[in-house]
Amino acid sequence: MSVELRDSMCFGCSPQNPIGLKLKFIHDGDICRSYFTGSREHEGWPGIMHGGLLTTLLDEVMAQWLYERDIMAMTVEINVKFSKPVPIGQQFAVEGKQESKKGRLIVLEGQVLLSDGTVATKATAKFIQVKNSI
Ligand SMILES: CCCCCCCCCCCCCCCC(=O)SCCNC(=O)CCNC(=O)[C@H](O)C(C)(C)COP(=O)(O)OP(=O)(O)OC[C@H]1O[C@@H](n2cnc3c(N)ncnc32)[C@H](O)[C@@H]1OP(=O)(O)O
Repeated sequence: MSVELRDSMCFGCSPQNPIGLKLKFIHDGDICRSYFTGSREHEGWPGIMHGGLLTTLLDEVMAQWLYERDIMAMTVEINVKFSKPVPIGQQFAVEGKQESKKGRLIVLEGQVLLSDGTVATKATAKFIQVKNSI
């Protein structure tokens, strides 16, 4: 399957996915960053961001770190540690950067930062490089 960027319906980043998160990214040196403010639709426990969605956000910034560098890679594993709740209605940052690369295996790390700088969530993910057409 060959996918053109303009046709992408990526749940995380496509501007044309009606139920997507429509994330935008800032590439700041070796970090890819996005900002997000959760609303009630993104809740797990009342008033708290759903952990699965935080995982999606982390996966997405790490994938975009790679995409920005023309590295086509798919997530094969992700480990997430939720240390502090992330409140609904307050903007937070999601960051990703490369940790290591060995052959086709690329390890990235990510974090969710609350507005006061507290690290609420940490992730490590493994990506495997694939051909440019998937
Ligand atoms: C042109 C396109 C425009 C698109 C425009 C859209 C724009 C926007 C893009 C962003 C979008 C992001 C979105 C979020 C990121 C997802 O959501 S990605 C989706 C979720 N992930 C998947 O679906 C991946 C499913 N997995 C697979 O399809 C296959 O495992 C893969 C990735 C194709 C790899 O399969 P394979 O090529 O057969 O590779 P395989 O031989 O199994 O493994 C290769 C090597 O990696 C090692 N390995 C594999 N797994 C592991 C592991 N977990 N740990 C350690 N080593 C491992 C193997 O041991 C092997 O090592 P060597 O033998 O080479 O030493």
